[in-house]
Amino acid sequence: MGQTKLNIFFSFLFFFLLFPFHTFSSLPTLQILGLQEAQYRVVTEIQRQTIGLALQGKDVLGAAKTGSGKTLAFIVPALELLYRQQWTSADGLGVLIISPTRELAYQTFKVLRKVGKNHEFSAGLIIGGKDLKEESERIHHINMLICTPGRLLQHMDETSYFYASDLQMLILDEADRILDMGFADTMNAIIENLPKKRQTLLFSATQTKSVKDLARLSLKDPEYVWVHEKAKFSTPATLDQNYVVCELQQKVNMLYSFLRTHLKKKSIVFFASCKEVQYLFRVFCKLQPGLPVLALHGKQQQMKRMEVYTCFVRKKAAVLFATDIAARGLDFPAVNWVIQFDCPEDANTYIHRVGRTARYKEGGEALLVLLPSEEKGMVEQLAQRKVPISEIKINPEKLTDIQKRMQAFLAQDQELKEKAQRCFVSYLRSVYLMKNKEVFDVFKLPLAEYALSLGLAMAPRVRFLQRVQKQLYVNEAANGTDHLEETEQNENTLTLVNEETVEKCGTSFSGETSVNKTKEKQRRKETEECSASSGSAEESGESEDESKELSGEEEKEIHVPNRLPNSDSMQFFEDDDDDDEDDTEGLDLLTVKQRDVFGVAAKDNPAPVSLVQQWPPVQKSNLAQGDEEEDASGINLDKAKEILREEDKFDKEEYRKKVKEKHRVICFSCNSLFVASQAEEETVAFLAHSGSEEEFDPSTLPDPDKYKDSDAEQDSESEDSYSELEEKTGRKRRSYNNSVTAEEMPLKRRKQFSQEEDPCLPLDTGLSLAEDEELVLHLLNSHN
Ligand SMILES: Nc1ncnc2c1ncn2[C@@H]1O[C@H](COP(=O)(O)OP(=O)(O)OP(=O)(O)O)[C@@H](O)[C@H]1O
Repeated sequence: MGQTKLNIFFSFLFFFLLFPFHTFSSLPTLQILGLQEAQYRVVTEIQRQTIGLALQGKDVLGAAKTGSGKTLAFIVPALELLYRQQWTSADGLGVLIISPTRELAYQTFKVLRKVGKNHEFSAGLIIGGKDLKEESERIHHINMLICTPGRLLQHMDETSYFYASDLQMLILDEADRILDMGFADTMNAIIENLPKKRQTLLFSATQTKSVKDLARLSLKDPEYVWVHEKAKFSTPATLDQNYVVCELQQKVNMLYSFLRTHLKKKSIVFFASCKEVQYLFRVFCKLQPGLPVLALHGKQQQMKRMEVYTCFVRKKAAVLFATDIAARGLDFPAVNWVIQFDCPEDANTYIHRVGRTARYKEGGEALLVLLPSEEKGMVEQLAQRKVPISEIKINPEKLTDIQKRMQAFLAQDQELKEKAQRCFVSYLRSVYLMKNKEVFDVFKLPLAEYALSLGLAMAPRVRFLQRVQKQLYVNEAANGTDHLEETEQNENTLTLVNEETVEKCGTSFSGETSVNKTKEKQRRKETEECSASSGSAEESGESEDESKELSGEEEKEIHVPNRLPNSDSMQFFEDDDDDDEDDTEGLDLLTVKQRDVFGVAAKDNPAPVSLVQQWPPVQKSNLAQGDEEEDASGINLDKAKEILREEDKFDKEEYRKKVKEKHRVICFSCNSLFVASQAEEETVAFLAHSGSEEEFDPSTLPDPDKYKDSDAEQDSESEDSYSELEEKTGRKRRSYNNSVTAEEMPLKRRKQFSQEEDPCLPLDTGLSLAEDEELVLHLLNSHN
């Protein structure tokens, strides 16, 4: 055996010294087959420059633009290394790949299974969530492990069987992101546990100082391969990049108008916070823009995230609303547009976000939406990072105003209104937390107008901002500076609403006045698909902490006198029928763009002001509060009655929520069993036995954190019907084909169900008899 290994090693050495690495067909191994079947033939530049070096046993720090093929640049040498050493399962862990996010780890696992299908090694995906003990029992069989840092360190600390002492190769993918996410200490601890004599490869599209520090720590005499170091631009040449300057209160209209004119495209829209994604996803589903809408964010259960991920991969035309969890490394095929609805934290984040399009020789377009206050700082940063971006203007005539429709939705749906309020607060918080204060200034934001643009009649009070302002005020008073006046003014923008500006905002755009029925029907059909595909997750309520946060942040709303345009004002605006369906209509936007005649500015687009209705209907707390605030003497009987009526409504709502909560608890007990059984599923694959890609069910990926504390997802699950639950369970069962313990799992699950769900046991709901009856009726209805 030793002699064979030596022979293989020398033949490789000879081969790579003689031939530079240009095509995969020069690989003298089984890998060629896997690569060819996966349609990989010609190497990319980063692959050409790094695979040869890695095969010579060198440490490599590789950087190249997004979508340039870095994944294969480390998977190919990893497989080759184990192959030429004739690695077997008895040899234990040979290759360790660390990824910053679960999605990216899963994606890498998929590529490994595809390319390495002719090899005999076992590969494992460890991204947290499973029972540590069970994982521990399997982990020592794994030859190639793909993992996220936290869980890996836990195994290193707690799993006695886990040996990394023979590790041959360590790979750090998106190394800067690993560090950005606060894993620096974890990484140091992991590296300390690894043998010194090993090969290390480190890859990222952006190089930061911290990556260089990590490289100094973990790499030995590395070869630096920075493929595009001298390139004129740091983003792909096939990517067309533009930005628009847009007032905060017009951004939602702009997004809707954009989607309506790009119905046949696949787009990703990046937002600053989960709650923005949650709210706008729900609203856009209701608005039925005419293409499927999906949402991906960190508050979803891992299973849901994977479902959405797979669904978006398969879609030809769709829009994905996402947070930055989708910004790194994810390889969605054929994405036409990346829209950055909220300004990215910095140029690096910008580069990774736009990198979701224009991948591997494909074209793509990117649109960055900037507030006037963000423009200067961000554009300068991008120029410094060699990002070629130009300004375009929005054509106000092509904008559709959806504010009234959103207001109507919120008037009918209290839950949606709460989501809107959370969206409002969380956006402000995200801006406040941004480090670069030259770009992000929360005190410059037009809060009342922004609230209106989300469909809210009142700007929720944002306590953290008020605290900050107070603090500023105190500090400045102490310093005796002249800024008191300014601060006072700012405070006014936070707490009071300038009627004039609201007027302007409320009448800047009109709603659609008529909608062609056939087109509307078509739109509905297409959007229904979106609800079916991702609605279940999003239909969920918020997690407890969110609700608390809301009550904390928004216990009091500021009344915003809303003014809506009268019908006269509507004629100034375009009926969105005109640009329905036909994607070529989008050209109008594009040609307009080329002619540089976009341009949205409320100031430039005055509309007649007319107050036609008060919206939305009064709310319990506001009336009562308003009453308190007015500090009027005597009792206003009419008002008191009104308040009582509202309170009654409120109490009913509370009761409904209580029943719903009980329902959720019961369903959750079923779901946790289901989820727990999912968590037991195998994420280990013997590469040689890997079937088609489809055989691996992404929904098997566990997520312990979420099902411990995410009410949102529990809710979403609770809305699934029982039959759907069964169907899912069946689906999982089929997916055991690849797993090591294929037979065990269903048995285990059945056992759990039978133990924990004895239908004969009375269920103590903690409610009164009447409440119980109502609950049963509710359950029966939802079951039907
Ligand atoms: N040699 C090749 N031939 C054909 N396609 C390739 C080749 N290498 C990579 N690709 C394809 O290019 C796309 C981008 O590859 P990959 O995801 O590895 O890029 P990346 O550089 O890691 O991007 P990011 O920086 O965004 O993570 C993938 O769809 C992949 O299948």
